[in-house]
Amino acid sequence: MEFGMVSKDTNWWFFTLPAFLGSKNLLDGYVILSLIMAFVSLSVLTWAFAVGGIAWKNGRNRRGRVSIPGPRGLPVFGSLFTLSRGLAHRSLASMAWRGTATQLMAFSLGSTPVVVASDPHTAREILASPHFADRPLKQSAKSLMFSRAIGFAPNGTYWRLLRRIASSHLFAPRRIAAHEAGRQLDCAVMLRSIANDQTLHGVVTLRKHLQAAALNNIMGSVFGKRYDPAHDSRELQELRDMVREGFELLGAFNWSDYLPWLNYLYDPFHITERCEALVPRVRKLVRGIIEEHKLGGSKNASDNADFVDVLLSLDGDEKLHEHDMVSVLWEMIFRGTDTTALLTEWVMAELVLYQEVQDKVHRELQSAVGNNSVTDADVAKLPYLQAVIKETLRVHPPGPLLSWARLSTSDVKLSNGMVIPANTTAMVNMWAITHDSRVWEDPLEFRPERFVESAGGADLDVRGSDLRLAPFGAGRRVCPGKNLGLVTVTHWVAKLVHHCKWVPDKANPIDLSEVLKLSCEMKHPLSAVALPRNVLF
Ligand code: HEM
Repeated sequence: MEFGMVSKDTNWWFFTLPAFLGSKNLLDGYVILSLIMAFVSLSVLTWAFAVGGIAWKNGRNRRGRVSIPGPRGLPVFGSLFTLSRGLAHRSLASMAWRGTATQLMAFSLGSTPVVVASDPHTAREILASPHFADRPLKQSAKSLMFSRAIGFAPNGTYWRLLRRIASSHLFAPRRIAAHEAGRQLDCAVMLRSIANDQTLHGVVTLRKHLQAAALNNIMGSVFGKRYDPAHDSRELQELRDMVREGFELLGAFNWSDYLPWLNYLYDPFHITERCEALVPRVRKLVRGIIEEHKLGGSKNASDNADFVDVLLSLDGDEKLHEHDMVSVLWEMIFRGTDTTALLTEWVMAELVLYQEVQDKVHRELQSAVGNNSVTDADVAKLPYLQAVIKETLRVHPPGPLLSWARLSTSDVKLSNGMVIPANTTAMVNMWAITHDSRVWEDPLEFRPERFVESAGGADLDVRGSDLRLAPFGAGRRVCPGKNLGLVTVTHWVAKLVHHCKWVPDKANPIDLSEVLKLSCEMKHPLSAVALPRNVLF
């Protein structure tokens, strides 16, 4: 078949001759057609010889002792159609398993060469390598100012400074502990609005309550500002709209990230325009809050200070320009709201589905705190609840793939003999690893018991040291918010189960279908009946 293509290809120049000869007798249309055919023929020829697709031409996948296998995809587009729709983590997992390319698979997204690791060993080598400490920058991330925030800033002095500031002032364990009162407050407000919903409608759609609590929680610790829907409805609505728009823009699959020429012809989601419209709104809101802090004059870096105060109190080399502060603060709101809310929704969906697991969590809570209010200190002593959170992270990792790609800054040789060339986008398919029967026994079963002491899984740390389950990534660019995220989600689940028995809503049975946006969420929001238990707030 390849021979057929080659012989067809050798004729392409014939059609372009009139253009080069400058014939006046032939129609312009014919010239254009000839050029198109020449382009198509060249692309087909290049593609036909490139394992991994067009972006892997010239033997890029064969630089090591062992070559990197992978699908060709389509000429010009590579595997863009496979990844642009549906559940990319599942499609890539099937491709890797089918093509025995679990260790590493090469493919093309238009002109971008990509590798994906679907086994823990290769994943560790990539994530831990200093040559993978950069991230590819999407057009929307750049337009939305994220190139000056932690997640997309290139590896270097500025990025290290931001990580240092964030880990000592926002994510340090003593700071997380100091903000417990705020978490308790947000949770109490959430429980009350859930109780109201239940009384009014007989069922609760949990997502909106979780999103509101997550937004207030992050606004509290980052901006020192909590919103009361009754009084601050306009600013709160504006903030919600901005976060939603930002999620859509950053999560949208933008074809011109991979086919740059398309930018001039086709922008179906109007990404550029929408980013341009959003940025001034973000600047206005965040700058307004920074000004309020400056006027308030309370610039200190104590543990219970908010992050704006901390940033304003920095001096010398650590001092950030105001536009960088806006980017950093905007990113925190952005990252902190989505992930915690959607992970809690997945946990609660599994608990409604598996009533026996929910009962076990409740019994554990009762024996630890009785009818008293649950604190962070209590939560840390609940091994079965921790196991439920780990099992949910395994079955539904919130960032299964795309939100945390890395970029190689030089050729990287792996221990299996493969070489990943410089400027390759690298992904780790955490979903494939956590659903691989060679890594996990009965991977499709939701079984928290695998993480309890008697099963030997209690010590598995999900924060990046064991790549069999690393939903927060690993290495230098591991999620800095992992402790805050885990404390918040565990606290919420404990309170939700302690206060209510959650049973299925018969009109809307639980559906665990996924939708992959910026994170992987439940396609159909969880709806359940929350039967109150008698406990203290
Ligand atoms: C359930 C909660 C969360 C999950 C599952 C999660 C997951 C992730 C993942 C997978 C990465 C990429 C890591 C890598 O490349 O190795 C990441 C990065 C990041 N996350 Fe989280 N995250 C969560 C909560 C948070 C929270 C609460 C914040 C902040 C308020 C946050 C801030 C960040 C930032 C700033 C980065 C970029 C780090 C860098 O590039 O240096 N995350 N997160």
